Amino acid sequence: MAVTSSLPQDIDLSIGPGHRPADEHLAHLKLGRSFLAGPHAGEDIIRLRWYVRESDGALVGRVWFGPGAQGPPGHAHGGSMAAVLDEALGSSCWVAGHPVVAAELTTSFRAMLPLGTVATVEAWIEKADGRKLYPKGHILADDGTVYAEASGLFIEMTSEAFDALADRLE
Ligand SMILES: CCCCCCCC/C=C\CCCCCCCC(=O)SCCNC(=O)CCNC(=O)[C@H](O)C(C)(C)COP(=O)(O)OP(=O)(O)OC[C@H]1O[C@@H](n2cnc3c(N)ncnc32)[C@H](O)[C@@H]1OP(=O)(O)O
Repeated sequence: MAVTSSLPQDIDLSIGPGHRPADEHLAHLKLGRSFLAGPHAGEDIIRLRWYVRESDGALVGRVWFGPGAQGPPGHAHGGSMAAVLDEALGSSCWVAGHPVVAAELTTSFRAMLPLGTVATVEAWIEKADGRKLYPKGHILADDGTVYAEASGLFIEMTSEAFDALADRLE
């Protein structure tokens, strides 16, 4: 998947050692399209790249909020941060082997995120109860400032149900 080739040279979404790209675990990237992380993602809105942290299997992202993500002047729209957290929480389940969709998402906005920032997203499964997965996550500045945090309920689907969705696209 040529996710990286669509990124401008001047936005560095790389991450330190101890992480591997998450693309092979994420169905929406395998399909070649995604609202946020795919090669067709908006040029100046949001760029992101997902990784798996090898020490604990958590989902980690490096994300850039561009001018098209503006909410308050010069800062990220809450919906853009909620969208990133939606995908992060869902993807934390996918990389752990649970194909899910979102049922509920609660987001708290803690600090304004200046446009042009490359931030870190982390998400993990807090609790699991049958088909119900309860992931949590946050968007952090490099100095540890929490811009936003989220918790959610995600429901595990059968892989047949996802295959049926994908088949309808063909
Ligand atoms: C090989 C190809 C594969 C292709 C795959 C491509 C897709 C890749 C996707 C993702 C990649 C990762 C990135 C994540 C992206 C972010 C995730 C999103 O934004 S997903 C879009 C937004 N979400 C929706 O559009 C869901 C719409 N809702 C539904 O479809 C259904 O309501 C669904 C599936 C959530 C549940 O329907 P039911 O019929 O399967 O199951 P029921 O029986 O209703 O619920 C199961 C349990 O969950 C509770 N529940 C369900 N929804 C609830 C809710 N909203 N609030 C509270 N509880 C809820 C129920 O009360 C029930 O609980 P009890 O078992 O009785 O204890």
